[in-house]
Amino acid sequence: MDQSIVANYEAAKALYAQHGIDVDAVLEKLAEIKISMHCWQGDDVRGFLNKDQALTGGISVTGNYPGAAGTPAELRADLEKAFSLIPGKHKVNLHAIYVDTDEKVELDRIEPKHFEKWVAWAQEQGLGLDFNPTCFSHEKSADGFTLSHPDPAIRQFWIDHCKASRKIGAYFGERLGQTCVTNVWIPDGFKDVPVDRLAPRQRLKDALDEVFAEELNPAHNLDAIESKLFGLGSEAYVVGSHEFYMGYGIANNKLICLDAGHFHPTEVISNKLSSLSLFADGILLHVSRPMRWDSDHVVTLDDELIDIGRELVRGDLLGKTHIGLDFFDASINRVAAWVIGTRNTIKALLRGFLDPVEALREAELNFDFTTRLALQEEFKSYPFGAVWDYYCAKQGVPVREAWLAEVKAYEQNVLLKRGAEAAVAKK
Ligand SMILES: C[C@H](O)[C@H](O)[C@@H](O)C(=O)CO
Ligand SMILES: [Mn+2]
Repeated sequence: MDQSIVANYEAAKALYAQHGIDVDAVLEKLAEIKISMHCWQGDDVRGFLNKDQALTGGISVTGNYPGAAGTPAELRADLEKAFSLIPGKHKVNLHAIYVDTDEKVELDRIEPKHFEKWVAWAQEQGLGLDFNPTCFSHEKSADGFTLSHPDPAIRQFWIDHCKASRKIGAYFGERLGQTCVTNVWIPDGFKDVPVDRLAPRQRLKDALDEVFAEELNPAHNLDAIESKLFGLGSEAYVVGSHEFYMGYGIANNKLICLDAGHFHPTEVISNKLSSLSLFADGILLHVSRPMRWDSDHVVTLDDELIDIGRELVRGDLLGKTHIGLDFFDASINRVAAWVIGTRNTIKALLRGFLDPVEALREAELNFDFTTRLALQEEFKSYPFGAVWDYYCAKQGVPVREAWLAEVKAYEQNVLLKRGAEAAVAKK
């Protein structure tokens, strides 16, 4: 390891030690935390089931940066590249549309065998897998309704899809020896003010009861449910609102998923974690960055991300919180998007661990808000970067922006050739 990295680390360690922070122990804890990196950043949420199907469900990807993955093998190669630049061992979050099979299979009939190649790859890479039913980008979701659709036949199709998805999740968990989180998000909602707000929610509740009726081994699969305030085309009303899923999740022991972009613009999920932790069995995060709306920008190390890290560490919530990412930006290199967002999420956790929490708590309990503010502000210029650099070097990944050159080389050697190869094949 570069001696200047070690020297800077030792100096930083001594400073933090003055506040009782054991930085070596912090780095050991940090290495245990898994981030679930979402596969859908790699191909603009297209998947491989119906590749020509437009993205629907009130979410949108903008940009036309070249090099999107077009096959499962390409997507896995891109994920591998990204993981080689991110410290730690993590998970991949798959959506049902990312089946890897030559069989023409419908969503309500998917089985573990359609994901076998993903499992073999995850095993080889030492990664865990998470899963999501895909209740959008499909002709049966064209009305904007799935599990709460008024037509029982359409509803049943989506119920069967979600049931099949849970079984795949349980299979992932069993095969990989790491619990899979299967997260249900549905787009159902109305563009304009509805007459009946209750009936769709009653239908959704009944449908979820059917989806979750079968008990699965919680060591293999945990169910999560994700609310949303509004989507494109569901501005007036979303069936699966926050209150709906808070109620459902607490009553039925499901993980409640908080997506950073699914609330009112001034509402932050960092302020929800402590409350939720007192009542919910577990929490799933979709770390995202809303810009004026649920725009799913790549997460930066902004105040909210740092606060999320702090809350997880200070509240000792890492044991019951599963950290997933959810952003999709097609205007920049997609591998870089993963690397930036995932490294930032880990940095935020590290920042949380490096706060002088005991001293801050004591100041607060003594109503000494002067000390609280002074310490918080001074710690902003503590040498967190030296600790981060050492962590990256120790984990065998590039230090600072050195990863960017690797992504640029991968872009030249792999990503930019994809379009050209396809064009040659067409001729
Ligand atoms: C593709 C994801 O499932 C999707 O982004 C969902 O989690 C969501 O956040 C929709 O806004
Ligand atoms: Mn989400």
